[in-house]
Amino acid sequence: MPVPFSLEQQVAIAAVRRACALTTTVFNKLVAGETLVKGDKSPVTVADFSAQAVINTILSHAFPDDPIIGEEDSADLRAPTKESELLRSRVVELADEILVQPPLFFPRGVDEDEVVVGGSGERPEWGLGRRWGAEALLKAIDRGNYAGGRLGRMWTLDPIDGTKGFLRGGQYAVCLALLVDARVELGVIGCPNLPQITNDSGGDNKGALFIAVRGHGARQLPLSPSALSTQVRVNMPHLALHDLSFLESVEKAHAALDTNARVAARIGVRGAPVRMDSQAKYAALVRGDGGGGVYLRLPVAGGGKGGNGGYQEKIWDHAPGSLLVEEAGGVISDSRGRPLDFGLGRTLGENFGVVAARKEVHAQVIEAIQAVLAETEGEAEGEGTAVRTVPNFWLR
Ligand SMILES: Nc1ncnc2c1ncn2[C@@H]1O[C@H](COP(=O)(O)O)[C@@H](O)[C@H]1OP(=O)(O)O
Ligand SMILES: [Mg+2]
Ligand SMILES: [Mg+2]
Ligand SMILES: [Mg+2]
Repeated sequence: MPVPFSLEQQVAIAAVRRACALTTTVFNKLVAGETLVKGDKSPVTVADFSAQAVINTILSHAFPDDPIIGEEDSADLRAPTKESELLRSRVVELADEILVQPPLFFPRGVDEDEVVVGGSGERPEWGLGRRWGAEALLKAIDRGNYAGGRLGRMWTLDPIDGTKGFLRGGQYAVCLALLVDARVELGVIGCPNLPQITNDSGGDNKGALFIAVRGHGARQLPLSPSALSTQVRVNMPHLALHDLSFLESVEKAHAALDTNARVAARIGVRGAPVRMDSQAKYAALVRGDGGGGVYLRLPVAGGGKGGNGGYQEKIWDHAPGSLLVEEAGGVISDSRGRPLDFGLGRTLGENFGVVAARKEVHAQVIEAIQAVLAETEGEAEGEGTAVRTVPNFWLR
């Protein structure tokens, strides 16, 4: 059976690989280098903008009619200040340095499932092999301004997901997905710091790329392109409840980690949680890394409906990861078991968290979440104090 979206796959892989080469360079030069003053967030800003410029340039040449929902926009690069000018020139230099590299060509073969393997098969008409300069690159960044919606074909991009992880030298991911009528059809996640082999410490093995095509499975390939980069199929392992661990955020502000612990205890999960930044969590989940069999992300308290200080999850933070989970044999939903809705615009709306796991485990986790939240609410009322975690509208 021919694999759908095969050109889109080639373009997305090439774009994510080039962006990852860029973010790795920025990390080595600016974060690990001597130039960084503690607390300085500028490297991630530079990398965010330039990675979005690279990917959007490639997408808009390969698919000029496709809108893009990207995290960043160029406003900060256009301000008439010295600081903005400096930022702009660094972004332009970095993006052009990556785009000017000639298109790579590796002979392509097909694997046993007739999936294209090996080369990235890049083409010059994707905007490669030349420099674009400031105006074109800022325009490319702003191609990411699309509002999203229920109908049509569109891409969604997080040029660096897990900015905190990037700065710590931990996990981060370059994430790209293609949506058609609000359904994720293709997802590509580049993880420059994730070992290709589970539980390996890294070294030469660092840098994994994940790709999922609806109806055609999930695959992993090395992040660095080479003629030998064959894709391997990824299937979520079956793990017994007591053998698994929850995968969760490092940042306390991003997810209610205390609630996670109560949910884990309730269903008999004994393993300590595995904490990791970014959608690398989805990659770890589908491989069963570290016993991780459940990705749980519950909004923290506060901020009214939906909690999380009013924070709404963004579609680029879950679109490719969600397809990866589904194609690797898992289930993903919000904490009430409802499907994530990618057709609401740039956010997932009031989606009440994210739960991903194998089917049997998933159902148990959803049940446990509801029970823990009901319990928490009861305690809060009993104490006569403010509700500590998420209030009862979750249970409706
Ligand atoms: N208050 C928040 N609650 C939940 N997620 C957030 C919040 N603020 C930022 N994020 C986004 O959450 C994701 C990281 O989650 P995690 O901590 O699980 O890795 C990132 O996409 C991050 O944005 P960004 O892409 O800018 O880093
Ligand atoms: Mg993100
Ligand atoms: Mg980001
Ligand atoms: Mg951000």
